[in-house]
Amino acid sequence: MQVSVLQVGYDDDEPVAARVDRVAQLVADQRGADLVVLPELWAPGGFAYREWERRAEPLDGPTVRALADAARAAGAVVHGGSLVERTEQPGPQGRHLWNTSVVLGPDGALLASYRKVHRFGFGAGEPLLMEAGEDVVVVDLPLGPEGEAVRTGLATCYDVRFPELFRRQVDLGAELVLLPAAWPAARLAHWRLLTRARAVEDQVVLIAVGTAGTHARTPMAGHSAVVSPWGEDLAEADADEQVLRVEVDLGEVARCREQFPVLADRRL
Ligand SMILES: NC(=O)CCC(=O)C(=O)O
Repeated sequence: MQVSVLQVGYDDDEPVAARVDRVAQLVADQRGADLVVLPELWAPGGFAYREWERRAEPLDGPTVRALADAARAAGAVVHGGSLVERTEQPGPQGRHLWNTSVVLGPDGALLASYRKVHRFGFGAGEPLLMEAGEDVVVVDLPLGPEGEAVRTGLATCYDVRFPELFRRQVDLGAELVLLPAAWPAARLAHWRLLTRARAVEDQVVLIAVGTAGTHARTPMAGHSAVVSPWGEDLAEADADEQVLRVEVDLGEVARCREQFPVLADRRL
């Protein structure tokens, strides 16, 4: 499987509509990739809390429409990262906003969405403004050598600190996990450690995609990575905007689980 990791960089000066056009073109340029993965909240701004209400949109809004066109142009499955989703109906806490990631097929159809379960912000940001997702999402994506289904878990950024979510995905059959993020440079050491730990303990291929640049006075870590089930880096970005093209052998998941059957030793 050929994967394009798009580590998007942005600052406060770039208008959102211009960023959506720019990133959609970057996605469309990824012909030859089977899977393209974008970061968390790359259009509204991962830490731009004050702008989220104004920049929220439904799942059939302009950002997802632009990504659907780009998926068709690239002929690839596109994990569009996440957006601030606005719903008509409020959630249990009476709010209308969610941190929702979307996956589109090569024909532009919406294959899956995932609402971030663990909200980041310690009382501010996400917990104050957004609802929490309730569902663990594992979806079949046509990413095998002949387009066969690959069980793929979806998680977002802060979720990486909660290993039970990923273990539940493994119980639901996940072999590949996609983790868009907007991770600050201040905690780069945590990012590197936790992403490798999740790949090793769950024996999955983990594709972790962060952002670059500085927005809302928060420098971003970058360092997107594709990690094998053995915990090896198949690729790692630096701190700047970057596109990584990586060949991933998903057969390594079954080989790893057979050669080192640690998951079979669990005591429940
Ligand atoms: N956007 C996020 O979820 C940030 C998470 C983070 O900064 C951390 O876990 O540390």
